[in-house]
Amino acid sequence: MQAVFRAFERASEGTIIVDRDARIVWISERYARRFGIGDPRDALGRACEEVIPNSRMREVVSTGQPILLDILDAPHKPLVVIRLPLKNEAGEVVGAVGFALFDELGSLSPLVSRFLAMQQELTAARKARPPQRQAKYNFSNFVGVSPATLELKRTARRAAATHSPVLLLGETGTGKELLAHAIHGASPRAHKPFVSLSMAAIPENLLEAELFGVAAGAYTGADRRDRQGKLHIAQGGTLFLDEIGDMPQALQAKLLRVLQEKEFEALGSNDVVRADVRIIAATSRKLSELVKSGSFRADLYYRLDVLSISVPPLRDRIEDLELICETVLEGFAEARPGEPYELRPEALAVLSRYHWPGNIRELRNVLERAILLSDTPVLTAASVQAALAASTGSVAARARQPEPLSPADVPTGEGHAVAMSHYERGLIERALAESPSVAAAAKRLGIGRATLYRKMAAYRIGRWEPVNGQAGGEPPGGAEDGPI
Ligand SMILES: Nc1ncnc2c1ncn2[C@@H]1O[C@H](COP(=O)(O)OP(=O)(O)OP(=O)(O)O)[C@@H](O)[C@H]1O
Repeated sequence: MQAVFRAFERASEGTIIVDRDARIVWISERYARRFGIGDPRDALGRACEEVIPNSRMREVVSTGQPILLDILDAPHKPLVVIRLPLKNEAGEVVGAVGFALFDELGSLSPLVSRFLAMQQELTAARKARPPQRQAKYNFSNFVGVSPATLELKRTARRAAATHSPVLLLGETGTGKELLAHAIHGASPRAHKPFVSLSMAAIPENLLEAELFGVAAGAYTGADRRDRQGKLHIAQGGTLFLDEIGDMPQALQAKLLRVLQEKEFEALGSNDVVRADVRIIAATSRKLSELVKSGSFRADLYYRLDVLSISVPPLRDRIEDLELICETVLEGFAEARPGEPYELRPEALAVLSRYHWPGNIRELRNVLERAILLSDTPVLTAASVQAALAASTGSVAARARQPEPLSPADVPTGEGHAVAMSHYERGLIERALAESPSVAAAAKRLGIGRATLYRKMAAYRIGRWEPVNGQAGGEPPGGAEDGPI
């Protein structure tokens, strides 16, 4: 056996032996030098990846399976390597041995040069690829099992298969944008761009340029180069127009032309561009009423209304609540190590009784706040009640002016947890108002600074920290941050 090993060792470009924990127990001098280690003894006892960054010896000891032929990306040039498990008489893996067989790779040069060429092509292709504007969500992200949700998904899937415009109607936070992504992703245009533009998010005077683009030198101060509009970027794909009810009248006429004639012109250009774009529009406003009041063109409304889909509010599909909560909490848990979050049945019951004016967006915020407010990963009725009380969409929150500080001022009909959260919020706001810094407020309240920041985020209390007497930074992990 030893003779076989020696023969292999002599013929190879380098040898390494690891124990069952993938720690180096022996390495040939030549091999150690290749990885920048002058004295092989310096490598002993170290994890194999510390010395050989791309080593797969750990895989061999953990699976007990050999890797008979592989290319190792080593410094200067790749090596052809062979890795074998070492077993004791009982058949247990006690370590592994690796031989670097070729370094000139002469006999394998066609294979290796193909490998290297492919690797270079892949890197170049990755670099050259423009950032893709693909749909971020699919139908499986639209969680829910209620009859209303199942029917909604059926209708949306049918819509995905057609080329007609789609109009998504529903209260804020019901998932219209998510659904637009899913429709695009299930449509024949799925491999083309998905581009969104919200009428409410862009100032009116910039919307036209955003949508249709600007020709070079169109007006003083315009770029010397063309600036592509969203319609152009979405060519071949889908353009999602959010809050379409807020679209200015002048733009409505131009959008109608896109839908009817399938063409448009960039600002300051006479060139007519063909628009091969599917429009999905959404609004949380009552479009038919906007038509009646004259602020939305009737002809555009009828063009968009070919396939209209009403997304029901959460309160009308409350059977979905448990599943949505689970999904949201799983998403939050992924972002941080530790135990998974648990929603107690009584907490779910509290959430089921709420009317959710902000729908699933509000539900996400409430769950996030409940996590911030509780010291354990278990969400109880009290923690969700407290989070609900702080919810901007909640009745309790709207009734919160001014902040009560005396127990006598706290509304009694709201239950202990809600009353306590009113009280706590007031206490924190007063301490902050009367302290020179958050740290001082925390001290005054007798709680840690991190705890105070957590509670400020949960109650959405902003605070400018004085730095050298000037306004400084916002608290870390503020309420506008993503999931904690
Ligand atoms: N059925 C669902 N399952 C899981 N998450 C959902 C569902 N519906 C909505 N969401 C989540 O709720 C949030 C709000 O959804 P979205 O932005 O799609 O709503 P919207 O109706 O477009 O709101 P707005 O009218 O205010 O623009 C997002 O984080 C989305 O991922």
